[in-house]
Amino acid sequence: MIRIGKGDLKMTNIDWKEKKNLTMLADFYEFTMANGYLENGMEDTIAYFDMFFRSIPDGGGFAIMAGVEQLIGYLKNLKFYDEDIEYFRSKDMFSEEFLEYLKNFEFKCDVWAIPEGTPIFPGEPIVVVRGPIIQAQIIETMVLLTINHQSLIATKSNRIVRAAEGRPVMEFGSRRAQGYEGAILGARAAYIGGAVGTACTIVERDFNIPALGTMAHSWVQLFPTELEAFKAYARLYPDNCVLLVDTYNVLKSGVPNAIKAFNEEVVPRGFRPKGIRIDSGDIAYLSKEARKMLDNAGFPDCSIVASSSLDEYVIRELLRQGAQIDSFGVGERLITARSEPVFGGVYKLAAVEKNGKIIPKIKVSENVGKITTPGFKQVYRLYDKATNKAIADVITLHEEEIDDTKPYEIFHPLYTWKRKTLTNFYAKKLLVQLFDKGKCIYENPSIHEIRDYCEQQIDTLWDEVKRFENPHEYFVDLSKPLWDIKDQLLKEHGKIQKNNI
Ligand SMILES: Nc1ncnc2c1ncn2[C@@H]1O[C@H](COP(=O)(O)OP(=O)(O)OP(=O)(O)O)[C@@H](O)[C@H]1O
Ligand SMILES: O=P(O)(O)OC[C@H]1O[C@H](OP(=O)(O)OP(=O)(O)O)[C@H](O)[C@@H]1O
Ligand SMILES: O=C(O)c1cccnc1
Repeated sequence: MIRIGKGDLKMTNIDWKEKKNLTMLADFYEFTMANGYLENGMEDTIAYFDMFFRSIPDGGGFAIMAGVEQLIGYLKNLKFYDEDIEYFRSKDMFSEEFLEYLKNFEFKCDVWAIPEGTPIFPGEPIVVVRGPIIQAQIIETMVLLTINHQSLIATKSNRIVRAAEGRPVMEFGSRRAQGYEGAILGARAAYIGGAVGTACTIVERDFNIPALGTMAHSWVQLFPTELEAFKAYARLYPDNCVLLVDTYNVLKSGVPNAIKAFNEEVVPRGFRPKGIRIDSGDIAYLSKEARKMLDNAGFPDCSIVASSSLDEYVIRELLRQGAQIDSFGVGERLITARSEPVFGGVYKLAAVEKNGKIIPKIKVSENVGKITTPGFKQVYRLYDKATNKAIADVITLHEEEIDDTKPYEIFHPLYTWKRKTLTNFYAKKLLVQLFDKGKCIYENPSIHEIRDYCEQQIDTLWDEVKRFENPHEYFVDLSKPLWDIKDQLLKEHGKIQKNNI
């Protein structure tokens, strides 16, 4: 694969992502409700919202948190402009008092989130917002949009990366992404999930994620012959030469011409050829034949890059067939998460404060999976001290401490007879505070730190959770105090949990 250019870029921080004001990117109902909260004298009511998701895309065993940096950028820039106020006024349905509130809007919420790159599981709060109801309400759409999109792509990217079994995966999808933020932030998320870089130039400029690439068919078509095209490219970039060999015929002309170009333009200049790219046909067969040809020509170190509508399933299948591929370029199926393009994160009210006291709130449903977990919460991940593997996540009340020096009993929140006492374990809080009364108190790690952290954290999951088929369902339990609150509220609403403790 090719690193474009040689410099180790410092981030130029053109920072469109930080400075952009997206305050009006909210569903209209957020504003009609916000106006109503004010009309009802509820503007000072403190509310608690949780973002959580219900199922893992592609039947996977875990997802990956991403998008926190962009969420922070959005929250830092919340502000209503005069045009926004005029727009609301023109709707003739918002009170002047509400418009005044928007004009003087100052973000006052506390926000917690699970850091980017962390494996996350259904049902646990991944973002928690506490603050005046109007504010906590109107940010719903962007909280969800930002985290849903990047978590979806980071999760998909990681599946593809794992299928590639250590071979580098390049993100090639900008041209088929859903819009420019889909491309740019999708590439960012793909990198968090383990892609080695992206074909997208702006992503290197703005995020310092390596821009990588080869050449297009147009280059080969533009020259009178394939050989001339290859030689011209090799002359220009002898140290970085990856040739696209499938424009006419991979084995009859593409690979032989690539070998000629390497011999005539790369080796004499004192370099080794980097690779060839195969972008169509039976990639397993073609790669095996190409490998033999390159080896016989004295280029065993010349890589074979494959692309063409790849995803984790095709990659796994290619490797099963013994394909001789050293790295993958993956576009449309990664950047659009084509096989399951929705990360169904939701934002639900979990509590309100009355006279300084937290009153937990629940949303009941006939569908057990849709019943929310009430209260102001924290999430702990419990790790086995002997193996450093993650055993379970436990959702607790926010102020609850898990004392990992003492035995701790975990139990299934529905099938409560399923229980286990942990002894040799340590506990880590997952939710970290991003904003304190509207002030950002969190420093974003660098994108490279996030990517490394992601890899490290995935290492703490058992292989059973990571397998593609019927992965083991990782435990997400409730602490006893939290379970009691949920049970109590369910009883009040005429529902009972499966088993009383
Ligand atoms: N050996 C293989 N086993 C399984 N899938 C493969 C194999 N080789 C290629 N594929 C996949 O099969 C699909 C073939 O797509 P398609 O029908 O567009 O063929 P193509 O050769 O890329 O065509 P085109 O010449 O039009 O680009 C792609 O998703 C590709 O990744
Ligand atoms: O298939 P994807 O996973 O989306 O990977 C990206 C695709 O984009 C390019 O094709 P395109 O036909 O757009 O341009 P090209 O002329 O460079 O091949 C490239 O050759 C890949 O086939
Ligand atoms: O550089 C490449 O090879 C590339 C870039 C975008 C899409 N497909 C391939």
